[in-house]
Amino acid sequence: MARPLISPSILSADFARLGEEVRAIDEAGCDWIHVDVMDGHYVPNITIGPDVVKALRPYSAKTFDVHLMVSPVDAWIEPFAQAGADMITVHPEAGAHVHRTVQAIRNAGCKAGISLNPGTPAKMLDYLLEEIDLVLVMSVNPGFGGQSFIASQLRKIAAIRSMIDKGGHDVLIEVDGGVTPETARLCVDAGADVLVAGSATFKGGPDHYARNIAALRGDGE
Ligand SMILES: O=C(CO)[C@H](O)[C@H](O)COP(=O)(O)O
Ligand SMILES: [Fe+2]
Repeated sequence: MARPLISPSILSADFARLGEEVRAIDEAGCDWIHVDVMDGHYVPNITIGPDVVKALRPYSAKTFDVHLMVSPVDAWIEPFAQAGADMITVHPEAGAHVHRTVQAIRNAGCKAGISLNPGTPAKMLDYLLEEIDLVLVMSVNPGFGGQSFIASQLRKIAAIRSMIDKGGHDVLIEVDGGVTPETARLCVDAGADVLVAGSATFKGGPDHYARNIAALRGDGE
């Protein structure tokens, strides 16, 4: 299969040793570091804020791929950009004016992503593909790691792939939720460029990270 970029979600890392975990996945060969930010309001879970991102920044020079599941979202863009985010991805339902929000992300010096929940149609991206660098297709409902992949999202990935290719847009497709070596292959075949994986990366502890990442990428196939 085509080689996807792998962005391990640190939601499944050992939170008591987060800096070491970020260094370990970096050394194990990941491409990006996926940071899930949850506010207990937009999603029913609370995770980490910009101070933690700032504290983690010295542990890896790789792309910090920050997935904001917070509402209202606009006030959090600048703090996460200042903390060291490279890519900031938002949900269109989490603010009143998503077009303005993605412009604010780019004005803050970051790449901009839009995330579509399983029930949100690809059509939402009309008029936005010119303004963004990434579409994050949620293949679980946001809020928790360790959920099962929702297969209907493969059709959405394929639809977005064709929108991007037809329009000649320079936009990556990332898939997040329930990604395993098996579902990874389906996502890449449907047109995904980047795969987020929490449980499947951190399974088995640090000695397994390199092997887990290689399996997700399809190395050796
Ligand atoms: O955004 C997320 C949840 O809202 C996480 O990135 C996602 O669930 C990753 O965890 P796993 O790979 O274990 O499914
Ligand atoms: Fe995520």
